[in-house]
Amino acid sequence: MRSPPAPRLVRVSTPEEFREPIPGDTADLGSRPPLHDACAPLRELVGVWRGEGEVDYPTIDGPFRFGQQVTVSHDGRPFLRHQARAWLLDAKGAVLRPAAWETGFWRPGTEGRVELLLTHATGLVDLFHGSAQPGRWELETDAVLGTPTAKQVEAARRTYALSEDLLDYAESRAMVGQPMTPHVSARLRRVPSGGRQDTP
Ligand code: HEM
Repeated sequence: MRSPPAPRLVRVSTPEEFREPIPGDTADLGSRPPLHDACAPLRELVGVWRGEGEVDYPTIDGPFRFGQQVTVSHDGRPFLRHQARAWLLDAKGAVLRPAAWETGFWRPGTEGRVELLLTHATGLVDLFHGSAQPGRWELETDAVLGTPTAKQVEAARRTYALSEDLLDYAESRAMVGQPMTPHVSARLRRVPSGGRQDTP
């Protein structure tokens, strides 16, 4: 049997060569490329959002305050990229430590449906589907998968509601033996001029 051809190695040494040879994504609707028409039901989510929320659950010693930044960007194709990092705050608002980190994609569906795939640093993957109405997105999980070391999570519901430049969201989860119960809620504010992300 013939062996596959050896991969051609690309030499990368200067900062210019480290750049990916394709345009990066942008969280700024004013910059190019234009948003794909299929993303119209998700258009208002594109941007950088920063704010504060509260986390609690029957099994934890909460409630706790947290801060969060969410970036929703696109590269002109019919999906959005979603990245969110959170940090715990003390009662006075000082940063205590990093908290939840999730990354994924929003995908427009048909007839006002949307899909959201999220990977969590804690070994969990959510497959959400739901509805998109102007300024409101309601999602629930079709499936939650976990690695062998992840905590047990059965299902989740997440709602985003936009009012002017404020994005409120709330999430409930059925996990660690509890029924569907609120876990986090937050109010995020649009950060002006989101701009281009990782790559040029
Ligand atoms: C802004 C988002 C979130 C914040 C700030 C947050 C914060 C917390 C905190 C502070 C705890 C208590 C334990 C600890 O200190 O780590 C906790 C527990 C937990 N969270 Fe979250 N969380 C967030 C989102 C999520 C998401 C998206 C999931 C699932 C994908 C999740 C699943 C869990 C689980 C399974 C526990 C453990 C409960 C237990 O064992 O009693 N959390 N979370």
